[in-house]
Amino acid sequence: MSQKPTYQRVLLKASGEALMGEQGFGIDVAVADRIAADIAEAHTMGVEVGVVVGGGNIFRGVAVASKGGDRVTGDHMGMLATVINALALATSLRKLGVATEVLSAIAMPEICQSFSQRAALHHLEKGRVVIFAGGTGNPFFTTDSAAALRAAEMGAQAIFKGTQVDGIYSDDPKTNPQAERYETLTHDEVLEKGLAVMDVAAVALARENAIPIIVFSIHEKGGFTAILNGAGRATVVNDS
Ligand SMILES: Nc1ncnc2c1ncn2[C@@H]1O[C@H](COP(=O)(O)OP(=O)(O)O)[C@@H](O)[C@H]1O
Ligand SMILES: O=c1ccn([C@@H]2O[C@H](COP(=O)(O)OP(=O)(O)O)[C@@H](O)[C@H]2O)c(=O)[nH]1
Repeated sequence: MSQKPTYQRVLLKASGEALMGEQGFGIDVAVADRIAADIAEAHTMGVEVGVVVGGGNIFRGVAVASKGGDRVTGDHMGMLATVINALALATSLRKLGVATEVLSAIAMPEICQSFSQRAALHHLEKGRVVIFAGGTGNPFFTTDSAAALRAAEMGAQAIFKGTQVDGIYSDDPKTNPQAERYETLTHDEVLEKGLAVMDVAAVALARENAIPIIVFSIHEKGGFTAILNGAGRATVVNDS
């Protein structure tokens, strides 16, 4: 695999739900180890990788709101869930010998460093994988928006959205088996067609900063590196 990767610096969004594997809740360590192995392979290829992890396997703020609770508190719980996932993924990466730093949008100095753009760039330049925890640090946002935000801050050449499905479809493929898969789309097309694979704020921020979004299945072993090598199965959202 001596081929030069397509991108030198990327942001991987790893779905929280993916981390729970078949369990229905929490973290399946074997799944975290597998995702970490894919990140380690990209790292070995010389690609600088920042990772945003979701929290949906543990908590979503809307779940509190839907039961009459306070949305902001629910979102705080969701953001803390992403920190738990970030620590799990960092543990899996360190087991593989990959230097990894967790940077949190919410200060918790006893546990990990706080996020700053300078710290993130420093760790990337030192050859470390950086895991961005705590989402954006604000309620009413999602980790998809955090992914677009951190990608812009770290000067990432692409956002890799590793999710439950292998690309963007004309409709949700989980509920509509007739949905057709796209190979490529523009950011505007994703927004105009209301394709709900990623939230509107995240797509708009990526569009504004001319960052391509690559949607692929996080369950496909080696899928991430295959795309980095110019192959693999994904939908590419790009304007040029
Ligand atoms: N047009 C679409 N194309 C692909 N997936 C879609 C589409 N509309 C809705 N989805 C759903 O969006 C999900 C990914 O979004 P989300 O729930 O935010 O996942 P994640 O936890 O990966 O962030 C997919 O698992 C898929 O079921
Ligand atoms: O910037 C952020 C990111 C996340 N969250 C909360 O954290 C939860 C988990 O994140 P997300 O749903 O994006 O995780 P994923 O779908 O990727 O598992 C969300 O539901 C929100 O409640 C938030 O309030 N602000």
